[in-house]
Amino acid sequence: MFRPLVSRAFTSTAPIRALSTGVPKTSPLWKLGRLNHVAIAVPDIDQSTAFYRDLMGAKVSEKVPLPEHGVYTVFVELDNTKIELLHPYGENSPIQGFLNKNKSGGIHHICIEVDDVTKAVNDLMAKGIKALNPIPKIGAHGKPVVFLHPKDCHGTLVELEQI
Ligand SMILES: CC[C@H](C(=O)O)C(=O)SCCNC(=O)CCNC(=O)[C@H](O)C(C)(C)COP(=O)(O)OP(=O)(O)OC[C@H]1O[C@@H](n2cnc3c(N)ncnc32)[C@H](O)[C@@H]1OP(=O)(O)O
Ligand SMILES: [Co+2]
Repeated sequence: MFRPLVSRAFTSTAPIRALSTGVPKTSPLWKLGRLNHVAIAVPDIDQSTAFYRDLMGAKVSEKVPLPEHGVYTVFVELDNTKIELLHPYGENSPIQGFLNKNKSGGIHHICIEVDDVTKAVNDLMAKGIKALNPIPKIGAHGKPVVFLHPKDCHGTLVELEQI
């Protein structure tokens, strides 16, 4: 006897699993804030700065060398966040490897503000997330920052900056 080919979904009696309510399971000890910046590694930071300033009409910062981080940075001001243009500074830049793999550049990391970066990184390390610098360093804005390994953040290098 020919049985209509009906997808099991219509015949299954299993209860439709309720979508997770999305209630955060983060620790009440610290809190995520705004997106502070999206960082783009660029092969030519002067050209990229000119693009955002001259073609896009954005306000841009001076090019600032951060030897302790092995980068030059330029911040592009947007209404609700910033773009951080990054170019290697010196021999051991942590972003040289990224540019070797991505010759035209690309999105390198995101930076999220937190109210307490030490509590955040200790809590996340206790949950098995690898911090690239467990001890916060002072970042481009003169605030403590930590970086979380992209392999533990579902493919994105995440920077946390204490506001
Ligand atoms: C702090 C000043 C300023 C600020 O905003 O205040 C800055 O943001 S400075 C930014 C520059 N500093 C950093 O990025 C510090 C943290 N970064 C690192 O330590 C490295 O970049 C690291 C460890 C994330 C990657 O180093 P490296 O490229 O040498 O590692 P691998 O090539 O072995 O990569 C391992 C694995 O990770 C993937 N990967 C690498 N970089 C990224 C990335 N930016 N986003 C996503 N995934 C990344 C890479 O593809 C490898 O994956 P696999 O599948 O194993 O191939
Ligand atoms: Co950054």
